Amino acid sequence: DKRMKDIEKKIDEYRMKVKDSGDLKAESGVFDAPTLKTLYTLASKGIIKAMGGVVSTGKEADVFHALGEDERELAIKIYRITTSDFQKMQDYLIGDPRFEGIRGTKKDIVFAWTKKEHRNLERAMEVGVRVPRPVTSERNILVMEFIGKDEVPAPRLKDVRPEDPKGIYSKVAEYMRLLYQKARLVHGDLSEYNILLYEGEPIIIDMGQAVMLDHPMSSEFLARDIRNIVKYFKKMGVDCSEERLNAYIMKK
Ligand SMILES: N#C/C(=C\c1ccncc1)C(=O)NCc1ccccc1
Repeated sequence: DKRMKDIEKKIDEYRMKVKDSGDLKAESGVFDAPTLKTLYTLASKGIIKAMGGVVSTGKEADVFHALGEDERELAIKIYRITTSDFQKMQDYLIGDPRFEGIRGTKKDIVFAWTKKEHRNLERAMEVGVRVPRPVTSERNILVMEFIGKDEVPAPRLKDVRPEDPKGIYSKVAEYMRLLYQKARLVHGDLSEYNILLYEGEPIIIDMGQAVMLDHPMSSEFLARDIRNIVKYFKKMGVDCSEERLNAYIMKK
């Protein structure tokens, strides 16, 4: 619809405004020297006992399985320092009062971004939103609880058909409301791609781009999150609408 098109356009403009000119090279692998050094630091602190295989890969980061203290399963998210779309990151950080004044090299931006995802996960947890529990973050590496079993990650909503879509929808709607009302955060990239389904429960992941309500684009990001969620759950046969979800999230 018209309104959404305007919002999408505005977000793209906002992104294009500072986007790198060159296309991102799909360089493979994140294990450059600084990253290996950081992994070594985490291992020597006993946080990571053994690294496992790749859980998922993206433009900005790769997620690996690992074993931590007491053989606990961990997810290790490693942000690429070279190919990360740091202009987009910088763009999101600029609007965030928590990271005012962050400038400088790609490294600084990626490190601030990693710290931001860690903080956002903590804030989400504090207000009762189910996310992977963050363990620590060091430079471009975020260590968190692994959602899955025996190295097999929980599936993303886009890959499975929930048995109880209505129940999952109401849980996701409640989490969006808690993020907005209590954590003063908008996820900013919420969709069936960033919700895991584990033991019948939805788990929100990828909070790196989440913005505070006073970010200049927070209402556009919220509208897009709402659009994505309603679109998916309508397909699952849930009776929902953007207006009702918006009212539920914003209602005091
Ligand atoms: N966090 C996280 C993720 C999975 C996960 C699984 C099990 N336990 C915790 C997290 C994940 O795939 N995120 C998607 C993604 C985004 C950007 C780059 C790579 C991957």
